[in-house]
Amino acid sequence: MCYRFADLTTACQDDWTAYLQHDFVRALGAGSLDENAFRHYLKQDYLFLIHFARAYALAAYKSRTLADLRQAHEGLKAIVDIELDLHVGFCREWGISEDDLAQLPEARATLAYTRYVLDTGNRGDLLDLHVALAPCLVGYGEIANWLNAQPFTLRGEGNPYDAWIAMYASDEFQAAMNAELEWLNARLADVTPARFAELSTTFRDATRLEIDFWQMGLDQAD
Ligand SMILES: Cc1ncc(CN)c(N)n1
Repeated sequence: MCYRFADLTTACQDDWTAYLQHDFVRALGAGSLDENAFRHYLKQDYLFLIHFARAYALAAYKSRTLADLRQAHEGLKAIVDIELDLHVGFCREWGISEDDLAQLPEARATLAYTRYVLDTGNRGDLLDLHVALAPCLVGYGEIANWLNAQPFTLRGEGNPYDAWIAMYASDEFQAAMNAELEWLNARLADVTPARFAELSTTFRDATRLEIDFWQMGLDQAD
């Protein structure tokens, strides 16, 4: 059996769909999301992105080949140079200063997801780590594409969240997503069914933690 990334999403289809099409995502697309929920999400996502940059640094540390090192470097660059830069700018526009960001308390959903990924990477190998990271990079790219295809999505100035959708639909982010998909497809092609079952569990867990992250934003939970 020659596995591919799509087999990971198929193995947890209900969770994957619940993540991509969460109420938070739908409200972002329609421009109807509660602004305080978005602010809460932005703050926690700042903390999330810092830990995810650390996870890509861990992927670099665990890389044994130049190709793997380059892939980890691409992921780190996508987070630090694209997302975090834009994110700090979004936060400023939404009234959250860099000083505020530096003093944020971490919500339980942020703590659970980020530490799960770091722990998976620490105890497993490079493929375990990339599979735990995949719902993040691939999921947000797919969410932007899904939103762009929905009739309820409002693009342009009428939607206060348009810049957020544009970031994940951007050529740069989509290129990072496609590079990750290519890397995963190449590595998944020769895993055994038993190994695939292990990786599917990791992917499903990380996807569920993404669902919890959206819900944390919607509920403004700490
Ligand atoms: C929680 C979460 N997941 C994914 C992404 C996209 N890197 C993000 N910014 N935040």
